[in-house]
Amino acid sequence: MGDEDWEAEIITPHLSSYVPVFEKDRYSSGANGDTFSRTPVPSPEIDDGPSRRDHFMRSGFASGRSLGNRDAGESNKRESAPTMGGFGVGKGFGNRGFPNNKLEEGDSSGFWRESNNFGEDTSAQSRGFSRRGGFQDGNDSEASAPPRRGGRGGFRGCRGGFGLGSPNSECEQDEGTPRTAGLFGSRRPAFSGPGHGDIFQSRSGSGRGGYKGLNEEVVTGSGKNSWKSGTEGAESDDIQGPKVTYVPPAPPEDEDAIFAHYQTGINFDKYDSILVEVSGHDVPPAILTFEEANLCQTLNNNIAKAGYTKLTPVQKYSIPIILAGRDMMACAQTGSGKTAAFLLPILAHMMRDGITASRFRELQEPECIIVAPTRELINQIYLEARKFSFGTCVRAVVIYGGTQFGHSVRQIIQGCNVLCATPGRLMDVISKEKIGLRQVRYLVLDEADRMLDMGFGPEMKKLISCPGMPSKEQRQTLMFSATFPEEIQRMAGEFLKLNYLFVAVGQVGGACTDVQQTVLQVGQYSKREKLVETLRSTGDERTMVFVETKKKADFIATFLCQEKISTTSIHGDREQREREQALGDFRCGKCPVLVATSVAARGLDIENVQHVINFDLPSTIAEYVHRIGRTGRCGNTGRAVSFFDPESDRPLAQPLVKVLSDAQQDVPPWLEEIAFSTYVPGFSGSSRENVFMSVDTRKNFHGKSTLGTAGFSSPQVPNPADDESWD
Ligand SMILES: Nc1ncnc2c1ncn2[C@@H]1O[C@H](COP(=O)(O)OP(=O)(O)OP(=O)(O)O)[C@@H](O)[C@H]1O
Repeated sequence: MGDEDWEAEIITPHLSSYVPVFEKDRYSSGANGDTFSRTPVPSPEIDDGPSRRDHFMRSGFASGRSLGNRDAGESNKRESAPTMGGFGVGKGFGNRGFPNNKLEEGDSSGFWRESNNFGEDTSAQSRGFSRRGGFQDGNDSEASAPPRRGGRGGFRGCRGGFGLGSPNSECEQDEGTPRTAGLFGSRRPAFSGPGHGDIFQSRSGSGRGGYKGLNEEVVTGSGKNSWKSGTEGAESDDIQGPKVTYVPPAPPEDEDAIFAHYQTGINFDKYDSILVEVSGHDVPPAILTFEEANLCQTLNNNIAKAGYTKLTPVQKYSIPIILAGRDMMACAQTGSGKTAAFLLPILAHMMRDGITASRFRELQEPECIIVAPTRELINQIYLEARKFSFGTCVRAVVIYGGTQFGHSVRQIIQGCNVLCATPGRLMDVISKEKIGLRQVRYLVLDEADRMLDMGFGPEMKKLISCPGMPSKEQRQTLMFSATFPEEIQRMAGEFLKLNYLFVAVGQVGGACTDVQQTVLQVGQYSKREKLVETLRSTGDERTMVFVETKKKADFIATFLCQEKISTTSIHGDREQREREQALGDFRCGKCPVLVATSVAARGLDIENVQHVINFDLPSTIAEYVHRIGRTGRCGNTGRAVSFFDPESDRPLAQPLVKVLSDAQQDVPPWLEEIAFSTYVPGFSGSSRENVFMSVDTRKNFHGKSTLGTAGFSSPQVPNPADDESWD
């Protein structure tokens, strides 16, 4: 089937009746001890073959067997089917078969409404039966509950087939309001034809309300109570909808695992020459060494065990600012150590203030709340918090969507000083009175621009107006990201004290200069061929391939497996267990290629990712910066290759040229030409996405800044009375 046929397949609706079935996979060990093949297996006769790759290949796709028209009942008799890395998570194979060894993508367009790329829907419970087949997790204590709201019955893989014709079907997006492209809008239509697979419909009259932002954590609301409503219903008991039963495995407890880290790269020392600008008044001087931070011995030990010997620029500036009790917004390039920049001073404060050890209690009152937009990222932050608080009485806890609510509660009630949470789950535990906010002294928004955009912004506003939440004067609010569009900076003021400091490390919104960026002009029908060619030329390098939609992620992952490239996928339609398995397989190198939607664009810190491929370019330049930042981290070098399709990517040409040239990368003449032809006077990113503000937005008015390199703190700028109006 040629590319054009493939596209035709995408836009042609098919009724799905094929249900993939699964078999135990002796190669992979599941998180909960149960092991499953991550591929749909057409029949028990197909052998596993000698290698994992072969296994992938033989599992249905390379076998030459038609998988179509499989009886759903057969699937039902089989074992649970929780994982299927890289393949269509049950949404594309219905009623089709795979003649000629070729995969056809059948997304059942028109039935299952795929979100656009900026609308990753990850709320498992919000999807009803479309996501949750008739299996039970090994740890599923609740799975036998009767189906609710459309039921959990049915079968994995039937996503496409259900929901037809019913506007209230669970197969429709379970959201009260249309998703948006976040603050910035999108160059792609919010509602588009099925060819892009990014249409969605809001449920009208479902009463759950909610919204969906860029790429994570659907938040739904029951509308019962203005501050509670945001997520109630997402995973609470009092709402309709299938329960999420996944209990993530506990992370390893041994010290070696806790402190495992990768090496800083050859460019780590070059960080010292990056220009840093701090704006605001009374800027505490930067520190040059960990010793200057005067942290307690246990923290210093943990820093040493983590392999940190030298501060990164954002740490040099942020640590003293946070230790001085100031609010701040910090913008520093991807992979430059922002997580430790906020964790270390917060933990130091907690230790200094003599925090009381957590005790078992039904209602916990953490001193610190950290929120991040994706489940995998918040988990990563939690692991960092656990590492740095090792051997102290500070207890960090992580809770996130897609996991059993009871599990989150069990984690919390054992004690909680630092709560790491995704917004939906956080609001849920607050509304269930498992978390009280009275003791909150530190509120951290990681990926803050994302946390404040139209996707999560309303939820964050609810959080700060929850009963008990100390006012901004009484708490310390910290925001971190590699991108800070101007409009978001303005909005952030609501959360921060007036005298907050803005730390800009290098170019705000700029790409990491350790990533070698290449942009290739590739039309959509040539992309797959180019992808295979690129991957073959890079051998076994760990590569993240970003695509625009969830269904395309599955499709491309399957396609690559067909091409004998061991691949898995991560996106918001996958069960949380599958997502974690996919990430684990990628991290350990079992699957060196990870196809992902924007859900994996931010924050993920994975060792040895040498290569990022933008199979589809994102709709915003900020997203581009975050995506390519999955490589070239912590002084290591990396490469990013982007397929620019002039048909659809023109609006990105101008900001792309700017990002490339700011990072001293070659700008292809054809790209410059396109950028020139789409020239917008006064451009600085896009009219609504000015990620290139080189300074604190307040500075345009009255702010003062302190400029220095990461190696030296410049003298403080005096605080003239006539410049006081902003603080
Ligand atoms: N001072 C340091 N010395 C050595 N390694 C460090 C130091 N600070 C951070 N790291 C390591 O660098 C890596 C990247 O850090 P981190 O994930 O905090 O980056 P980030 O700036 O938050 O990136 P992103 O913008 O993508 O979220 C991590 O593996 C972290 O452990």
